[in-house]
Amino acid sequence: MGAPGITGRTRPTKVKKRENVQKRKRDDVDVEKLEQAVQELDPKHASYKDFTDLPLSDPTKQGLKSCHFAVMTDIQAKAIPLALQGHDILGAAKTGSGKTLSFIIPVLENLYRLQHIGSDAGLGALILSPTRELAIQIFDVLRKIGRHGHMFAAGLLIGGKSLQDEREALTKMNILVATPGRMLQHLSQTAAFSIDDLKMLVLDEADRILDMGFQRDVDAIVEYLPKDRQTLLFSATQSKKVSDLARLSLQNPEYVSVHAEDKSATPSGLTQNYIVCPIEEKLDTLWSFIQASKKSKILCFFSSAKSVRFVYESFRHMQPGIPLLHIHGRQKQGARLDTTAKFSAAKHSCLFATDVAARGLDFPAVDFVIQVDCPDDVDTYIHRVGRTARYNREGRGVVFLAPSEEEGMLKRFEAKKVPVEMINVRQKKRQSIKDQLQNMCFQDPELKYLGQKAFMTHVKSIYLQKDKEVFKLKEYDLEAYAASLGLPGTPRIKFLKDDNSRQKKQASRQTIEVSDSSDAEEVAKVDKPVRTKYDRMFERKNQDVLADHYKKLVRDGDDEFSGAVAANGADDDFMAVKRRIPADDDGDFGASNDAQVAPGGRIVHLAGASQPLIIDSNRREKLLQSKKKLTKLMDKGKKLIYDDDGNPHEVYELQNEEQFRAKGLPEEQRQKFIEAAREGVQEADVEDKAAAKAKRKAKLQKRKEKERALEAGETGVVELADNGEDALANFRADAASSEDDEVEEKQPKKAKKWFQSDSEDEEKTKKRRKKAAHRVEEPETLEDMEALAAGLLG
Ligand SMILES: Nc1ncnc2c1ncn2[C@@H]1O[C@H](COP(=O)(O)OP(=O)(O)OP(=O)(O)O)[C@@H](O)[C@H]1O
Repeated sequence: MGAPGITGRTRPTKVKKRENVQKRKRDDVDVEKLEQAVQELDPKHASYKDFTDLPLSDPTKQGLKSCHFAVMTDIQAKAIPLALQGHDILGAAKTGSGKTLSFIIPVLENLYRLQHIGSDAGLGALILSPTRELAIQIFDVLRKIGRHGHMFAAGLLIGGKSLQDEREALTKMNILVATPGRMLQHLSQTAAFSIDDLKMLVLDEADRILDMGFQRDVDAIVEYLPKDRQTLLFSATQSKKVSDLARLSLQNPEYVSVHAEDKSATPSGLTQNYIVCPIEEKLDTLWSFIQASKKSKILCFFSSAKSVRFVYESFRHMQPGIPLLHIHGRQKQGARLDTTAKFSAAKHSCLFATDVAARGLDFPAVDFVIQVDCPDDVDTYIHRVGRTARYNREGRGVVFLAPSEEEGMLKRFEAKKVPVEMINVRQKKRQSIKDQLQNMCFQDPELKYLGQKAFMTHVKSIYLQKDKEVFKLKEYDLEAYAASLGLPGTPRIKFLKDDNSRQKKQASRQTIEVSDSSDAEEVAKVDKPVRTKYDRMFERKNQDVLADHYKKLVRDGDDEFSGAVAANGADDDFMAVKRRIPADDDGDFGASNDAQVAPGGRIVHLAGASQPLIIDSNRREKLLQSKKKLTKLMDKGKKLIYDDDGNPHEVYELQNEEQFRAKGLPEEQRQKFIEAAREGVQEADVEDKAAAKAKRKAKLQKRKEKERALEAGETGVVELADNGEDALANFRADAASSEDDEVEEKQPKKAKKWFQSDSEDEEKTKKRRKKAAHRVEEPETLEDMEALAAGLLG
């Protein structure tokens, strides 16, 4: 089996062709026999235990052997025979029970028996996975089993490469492992990608696909696929959404639910415990646990990426003596893959993770799964804890429950058949790291900022939880929790009783308000704790960071939080960010498209302004009364150029890519542009110089004429006065023109030629004096003015 960029053969083509023909002949015989044997299987009555009990092709047998897979797991023993016979399957089995092989083997075998091989055959099987990591893992299993003689071309379609590169490889594939989003993108955009002959669709971790909001994508993908296909759907937990999906995409499915009758919904090799731990003691407990388990492989789950980062960064500084890793959805794909590879290979390590690592990932030999933050629901718990005790191995899960979460969670565990027993933490062994964290936050504003973010997102995530019987925010001691993170004070979070009080208060950029209609009575206000002088000093030192932090919180709209709202389908308006500032805002008042307005506020649309204004404070109200300020918000207008046909164009119009490319290579275009610009500048320079010269000449001419006129005894003043016009005005005009002349006269001085003789200079000076003698002196004093006026009138 080949994958893009993986196959590379050096044997001569003729030999290869001959071998292929021989192989095909062998395969034809093999295929017929296999088909017959498959039809003779009796999955409903007979029981199959080993892989060798099934009629499988030689390459698949080889692959299984090389991976040392001999005995089938329950789900494999039941699902594979049915799937080989072409039935649609809805498969449910516990985590780590071997669901992956339950679909990989039928995919390989069914396509093999159909001889759906080679680039002409097109896509035969599509396997959809919710995350890239899981897709990679599935692809890896497919490769391991299929590389011993299968001739399929298989590919991984998870994004991260250019669409064009993927497009070229896609059309040649027989089997694809893909994430839904990327697959849909290609189905809608890649014309040459034909799936008309698709034989099998697999949906792995179907519940996760739906939880992650891929329902629409999957529905759309299914629309593209031929109706006459086989569909296999696997999931570790069952939900209504999964059965809805099954109803829509499967035809007369066989339900294969191997652990439905089990006493426990979790693997038998798994020991499950919980400890009652107030949130403010979580980090102390976690640290002490890690200290006591340095020779283990530990996976710790948190509710948000911010918490993961904060705990990772702070614990790293404290040198725990075990390699630490962290993974969350905000990391780049490369970093995530790197981390999964490192943790898989590690013998002793501790990985801090969000639920991105909760489902499907098969890390070998994890000793402990610690759920530091209480999971959203029991299904999430099962997926998280399922990262240990996989395939008949032993493992241990510990979930930290706050006292207020205990009762509700235990009820839910019981209802879903999850046996969790309480254990106590040995108080003697518990170390407090509060002082260390406080010290680190004091020294490192970045860490403090992270801690504040972690605090905010965690509190918000508790608040957004749907299950209010388990998550009761007022029961948590948030001040103590903030202190346990090493924060100098509790970041302010206000829960408002009603919208009216919100209207009255001036919006503060450092305040995020959360209101919950269902919890209206639970008015909790976390105010600043009593501060010592030390605390104040502490805060002052990092003032900028604190302010910045809150600004960022408001600016970002906290992506993670909004993600959680979307994912939970929770009411958007039970938390309102009072003022969301556009990213490029520098203090103005424009409302971005997604702006939210606090209750009591309003949006005003100004004629001539591109953005509406949010008016939700007195200051903004005043703004409406100031024309000067409003004009600043108006659009500046646009300069347009009209062509010969009278069509308006912008001064600079962007070409589209095709037009740009049609003109030649970018470097050539650049050179041409520079050349044309240079020529333009040179031409303009010549013209400018000529114009300046002409102007100088004209002025010189004018001056000479004036001088000549003066010599002839003419004065403008007298002439005009004689005409009965305002003599003073003309006086002024004359004075002004004489100033002009002075400027003109000064010019030759500046530009005095080095060969000009002193006698020429003298002559000019004489002329100037003569001219000055004829000029009327400007009156300087009141007496001068009176004398002048008298003279003129007389
Ligand atoms: N027949 C088998 N014999 C031995 N090991 C097996 C067998 N089948 C699967 N395994 C191993 O068991 C582990 C779990 O398998 P797999 O990842 O398929 O579980 P899963 O049911 O998909 O789990 P999850 O629901 O958590 O994704 C893997 O390490 C796999 O190699």
